[in-house]
Amino acid sequence: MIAFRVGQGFDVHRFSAPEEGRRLVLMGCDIPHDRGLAGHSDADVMLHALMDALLGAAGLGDIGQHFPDTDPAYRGADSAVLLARVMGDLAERGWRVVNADVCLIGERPKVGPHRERMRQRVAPLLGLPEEALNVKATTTEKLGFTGRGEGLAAQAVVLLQRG
Ligand SMILES: Nc1ccn([C@@H]2O[C@H](COP(=O)(O)O)[C@@H](O)[C@H]2O)c(=O)n1
Ligand SMILES: C[C@@]1(CO)OP(=O)(O)OP(=O)(O)OC[C@H]1O
Repeated sequence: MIAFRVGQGFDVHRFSAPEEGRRLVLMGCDIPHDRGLAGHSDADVMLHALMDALLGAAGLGDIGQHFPDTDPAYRGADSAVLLARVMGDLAERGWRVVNADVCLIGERPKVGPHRERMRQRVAPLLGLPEEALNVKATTTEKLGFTGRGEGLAAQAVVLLQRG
């Protein structure tokens, strides 16, 4: 019998100070920017939202459960590697991804110039053709913490199929 499951994910990371010299990593891509996001891992807020959506659809909890931020093993972790592990967990249970839609929430950086590179980087990790992975962004019209440039948020929705 064919089964479908939908999942959603949401994550927030604050920007670190420029002098901390952190890279900005979004969808597994280095993005030129004057500051990076703070986090125990590489703080890839878009991949974190995507992983939470995948885990949610499969009924497998959330990334904090799978990759605790108290575990030194995940200090500076490459979120693309963590995503590959999540995909392995899903495959073991017979799930495949039908499509995914990831939204960055913030004023800067603009996603537009990096959208295709992000799709090319992440679609193969999901086992998807690029057209089945949508990458988008919105500002919050300068309102709130994202509007003040204090951090970035991301949302993701995925559909899984089994059978
Ligand atoms: N970080 C961002 C934010 C927005 N965009 C693009 O701009 C469009 C308009 O944004 P609004 O918040 O005014 O709706 C949006 O649809 C994106 O195409 C972006 O690339 N990066
Ligand atoms: C992947 C992890 C690993 O520490 O990354 P963090 O950088 O701590 O990011 P957060 O989204 O706060 O929590 C998820 C963690 O599991």
